[in-house]
Parts: sequence; structure tokens; C-alpha cells
Amino acid sequence: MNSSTFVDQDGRPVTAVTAEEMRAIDRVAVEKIGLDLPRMMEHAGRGLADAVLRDGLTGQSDLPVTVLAGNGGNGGGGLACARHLANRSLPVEVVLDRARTEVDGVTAEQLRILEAMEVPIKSVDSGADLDIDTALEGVVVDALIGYGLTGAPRGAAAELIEAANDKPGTVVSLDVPSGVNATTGEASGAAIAPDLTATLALPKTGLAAVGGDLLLFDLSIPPAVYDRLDIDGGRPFGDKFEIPVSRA
Ligand SMILES: NC(=O)C1=CN([C@@H]2O[C@H](COP(=O)(O)OP(=O)(O)OC[C@H]3O[C@@H](n4cnc5c(N)ncnc54)[C@H](O)[C@@H]3O)[C@@H](O)[C@H]2O)[C@H](O)CC1
Ligand SMILES: [K+]
Repeated sequence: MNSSTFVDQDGRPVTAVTAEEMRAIDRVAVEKIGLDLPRMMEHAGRGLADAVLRDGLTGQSDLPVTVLAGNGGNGGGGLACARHLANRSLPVEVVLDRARTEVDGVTAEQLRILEAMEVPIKSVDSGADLDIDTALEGVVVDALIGYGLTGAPRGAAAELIEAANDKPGTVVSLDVPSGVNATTGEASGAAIAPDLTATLALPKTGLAAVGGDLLLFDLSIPPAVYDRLDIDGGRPFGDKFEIPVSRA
């Protein structure tokens, strides 16, 4: 995998990064620049909402958009997206892959905002109030797992991935389809087959092996971060905040 795996609309190469490189980019952004996770997550959530709203995806029916969320940075971006959609009067509901009490950190902060907004939040763990099949009939936003995947998806995350794939509706994944290894593109178990992936900062190398459309969203990471790591990040966004990207 190299920088010519992806190109922008004008055929210019867009650098791809592995999960390890992206983790290093995040670390330098936080530790050396002070660009903290909540700030980046807000960009992720807004970009994802924008991806869901484009192409009139949500105009297809009155069914709620279901945001599937895990407990990491990916889930937190999905929850921020849910806020933006709800603010546009779209019916939105959140399905967590764990009990509410098991969500922590910045992701729990995002969840508390949604609770205050009275956005419906269900949890696979709460059993009785969730029928997975009927919950996934509208557009599905996949924010269960991103580049933090370890091994094949387990438990409720695996169940939700399979249920989402069984539905005919549109699935939009945040950063990487859940269950797909961000570096290799391999899926060693259940993996989302997305219609669209909204990936962040730079495409992940593994996305070369994934189907569906690709949009790249800016997280506002300064070029100095890439310079410090000797990664040729380029300036893929030009004067935009998001660009379509294709597999070369
Ligand atoms: N600067 C950035 O790139 C930003 C990225 N964002 C998003 O954050 C994720 C990476 O976040 P991280 O917390 O490191 O990990 P994930 O959310 O991808 O995954 C952790 C999550 O997944 C669960 N999990 C992991 N493996 C499994 C498994 N085999 N089965 C079941 N569940 C699994 C784990 O329990 C956690 O719940 C990146 O992809 C971006 O989407 C930020 O939003 C903004 C900054
Ligand atoms: K995901």
C-alpha cells in the first residue's frame, strides 16, 4: 500500500495511513499541538452528519436514522453525528453495543448531551427495549469500531454488524467499516459492508479493499503534525473541508 492507492477528484494521489500511523498522528496532535480529542471528534461527528444528509439519504423514508455506537473514539463521533441530525429535526435513535453504564470518557460526554436532548438511546444490553431488526430499518450509521479494532468483532458489536448487513437500507460507516482492519482491509469475522465510508484526516490503507463510496473529512490536523512524523500528508483538502476520494 502506498500514497497512490487513493486519488482525489482530479486524479491527484492522496496519502493513505495505517492504523499505527494514524494513532501516532493523533498522539502528536494531542501532545505537541494541544489539539485534543473532543475537538477532533466534533469535526468527525459533523462530517459524518454531512455525509448522511447528502444525496438525500434521509429523505427516503420517515424511519429513524439509527446510529450504532461503541465506546471508543468511533462511537463518540457517531454520537456527535446523532446530535447534528437531531438538530435538523430528523428522527434519530442511538443503539449502544453495551450497557449505558459501560460507556466512559469523551464518548460518555457525547452521550450525556444526547440524553439531555432526549434523543432515544437503546442498548443491546437492556434486552427488552430493543428489537435489533426493527431498530435498523432506516439509514444506519455505523460508529461501532474504527481503527481500534482488535481481533474479530465479539458480542453485541458482532450481532449489530450482522443485523445491519442483513437490512436492505443504506449504511454509512465512520472512518472504517466496523470489523474491517484499518491497515490491511481484512475482516476476520463480521464486518460492515458500507454504501459510504466517511473517513477522517487521511484514508486508511485498508479502505483500498472495501466497497462503497469514500469521502474524506478534515479533522483540522495541522501540517506540522505530519512533518514531525515524516508522513507526507500533503494538503488533500485545498480550500475545502471534505473531498471525495477514489481507489486508484
Ligand atoms: N484523530 C482521529 O483520527 C480521530 C479519530 N476518531 C475516531 O476514533 C477512532 C479510534 O478510536 P479508538 O478509541 O482508538 O478506537 P475505536 O473506537 O476504533 O475502537 C474501540 C471500541 O471498539 C471496541 N472493540 C475493539 N475491538 C473489538 C472487537 N473485536 N469486538 C467488539 N468490540 C471491539 C472497543 O471495546 C471500543 O468500544 C477512529 O477510527 C475514528 O473514528 C475520533 O472520533 C476523532 C479523532
Ligand atoms: K465504524
